[in-house]
Amino acid sequence: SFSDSAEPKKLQLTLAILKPDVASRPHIVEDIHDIIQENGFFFVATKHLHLRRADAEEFYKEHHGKFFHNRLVNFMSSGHIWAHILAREDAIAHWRKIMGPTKVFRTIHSDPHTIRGRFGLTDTRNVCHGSDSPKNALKEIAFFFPEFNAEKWYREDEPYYHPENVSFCSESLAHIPVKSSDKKN
Ligand SMILES: Nc1ccn([C@@H]2O[C@H](COP(=O)(O)OP(=O)(O)OP(=O)(O)O)[C@@H](O)[C@H]2O)c(=O)n1
Ligand SMILES: Nc1ncnc2c1ncn2[C@@H]1O[C@H](COP(=O)(O)OP(=O)(O)O)[C@@H](O)[C@H]1O
Ligand SMILES: [Mg+2]
Repeated sequence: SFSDSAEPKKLQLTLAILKPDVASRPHIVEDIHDIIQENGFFFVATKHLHLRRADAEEFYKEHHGKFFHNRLVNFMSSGHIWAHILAREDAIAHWRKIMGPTKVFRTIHSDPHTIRGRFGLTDTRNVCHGSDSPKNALKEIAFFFPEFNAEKWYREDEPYYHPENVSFCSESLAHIPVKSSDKKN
């Protein structure tokens, strides 16, 4: 049964962002959302938002002092973005793998079929973000989705996320699991 909470946890959560360079191009956003689904990710939650400059500073504070920091936070607060909580086995590594390496001017040669290789503009305007560790994933999810309770999600929702047991809501861009209590016998 899907509701057997004694099952080992299979899904990992990660925070994905579609940055302002692609968020302003709806057909590319659609392509990337399709790539995400084709790669077996579930959309757990989605937001379309515009970061204030101070929020972008906070989000990228680990890069404070680097030569690209100023252009990075200017860019990240220059327009709307998409933030997604994604779930999958090995979600963190797999999302970073299909994004491709950070530096677009190299990636267009080394990994041209990755998301950054296909759609990236420059090393800063490189399409997307992905958490780089489980600890940062939880931190970044909390940054964009303070109302999301990961512990509760693992307890109450994760066991229901099976391909045959979710429906995709294109309005909210989220996979909705069907719980047995919702099912009519
Ligand atoms: N001190 C610097 C400045 C720049 N670069 C590199 O130089 C390249 C081009 O930088 P730049 O021309 O500033 O990029 P832009 O075309 O302005 O695009 P963006 O601001 O989106 O990065 C990038 O690979 C960047 O990583 C670098 O290695 N060291
Ligand atoms: N050398 C660089 N030149 C310009 N922008 C950069 C450079 N390195 C990183 N950035 C920007 O800063 C973001 C954060 O950098 P980093 O965390 O190192 O990469 P990633 O996004 O792949 O985890 C990158 O996605 C990119 O937008
Ligand atoms: Mg990073």
